[in-house]
Amino acid sequence: MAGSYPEGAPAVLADKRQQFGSRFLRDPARVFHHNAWDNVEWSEEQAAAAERKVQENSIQRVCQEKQVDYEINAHKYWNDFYKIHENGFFKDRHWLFTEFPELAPSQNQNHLKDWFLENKSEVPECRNNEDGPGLIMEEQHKCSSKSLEHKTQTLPVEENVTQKISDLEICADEFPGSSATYRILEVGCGVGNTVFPILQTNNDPGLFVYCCDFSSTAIELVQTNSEYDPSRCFAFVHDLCDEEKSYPVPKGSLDIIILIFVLSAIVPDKMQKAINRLSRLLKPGGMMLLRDYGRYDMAQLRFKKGQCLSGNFYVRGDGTRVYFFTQEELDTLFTTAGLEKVQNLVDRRLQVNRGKQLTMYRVWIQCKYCKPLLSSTS
Ligand SMILES: C[S@@+](CC[C@H](N)C(=O)[O-])C[C@H]1O[C@@H](n2cnc3c(N)ncnc32)[C@H](O)[C@@H]1O
Repeated sequence: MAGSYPEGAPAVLADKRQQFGSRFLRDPARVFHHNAWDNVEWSEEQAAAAERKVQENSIQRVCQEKQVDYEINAHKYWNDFYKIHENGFFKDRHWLFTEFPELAPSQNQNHLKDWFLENKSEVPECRNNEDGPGLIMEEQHKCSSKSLEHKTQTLPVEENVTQKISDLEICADEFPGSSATYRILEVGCGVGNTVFPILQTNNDPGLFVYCCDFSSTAIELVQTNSEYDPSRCFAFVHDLCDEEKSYPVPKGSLDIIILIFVLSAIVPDKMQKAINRLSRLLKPGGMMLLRDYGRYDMAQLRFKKGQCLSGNFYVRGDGTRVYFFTQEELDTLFTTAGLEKVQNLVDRRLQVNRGKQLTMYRVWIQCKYCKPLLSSTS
């Protein structure tokens, strides 16, 4: 199972994935022969140097007044970001379906294979850069300035009955996509670079996709996109840290929740509650999928003194913030929310700018956590 690979191991070898996980740098002299290398091993010296860099850039913290401003006005900073970049910033990511086949489970595998073959010719090898907001994000927005192994838990009878009654009440309500049979929610969807590929690729007539972001500018861009189809999709403004506001779907109604480079954008002390609330929305057997920044990613090492908010949490020049996770931290967040690990891997990639002869070490973490079939936290 992919999830049981230790940190740094070539997890992708266990997958069918070929596009991104198969180019290994065995001869350092060939580093500039390709745009990217997979599963790069870090030497002890490299890891120690990264740690030193982080210590240096974390010494001086942003003052309290500014920290409060970044928190209160977080959505405004992202609105400004999207006003400048509209939908030209984060690229569409069709790699999603090799990494997260759960997003289109009923797709005929051959159809997907054909799809990738067709699209491969259009996509040069630098497509690897799309694995994260990546190259551009790491420049701190300079341009602007498996099969699941479900475990059954037994609930006390009384709790079980109460749960069933509340489920019935919820089911009675009409909500967008209430008649759907497969529901996906993307949180922090930005301008829809994940949502639109899902709608294009997953032709299941029972599919309904929800997507939210606290940037009203981003949501407007989703809603006005010519591919936005309200009969298959519902985009709404929502702050995942807002404890007062509920999501427009009942508890236990979602099959998949996907978080792509969004958890890292929120203040660390609000992460657990945000994940707990999302976890309640999952059906038993439902999955939470995440891809986000890993500790010592190049983007973290590039921060200058004075941009650190708290440990491993930074503010970019445009006021947007970013946290760099370890696998263990993410495991704690998800398991505390009552979910079980299916996958938690680190993707270390060496990206190369051949023109400028630059090497960039990227670190991303990818997780899949599943809600047990009977959960005491639902
Ligand atoms: C790095 S971008 C990623 C966007 C999108 N997931 C993608 O991969 O293209 C982070 C996104 O998270 C959104 N975001 C940040 N904090 C949020 C919050 N508290 N609630 C909802 N969305 C948030 C931002 O507006 C932004 O669209």
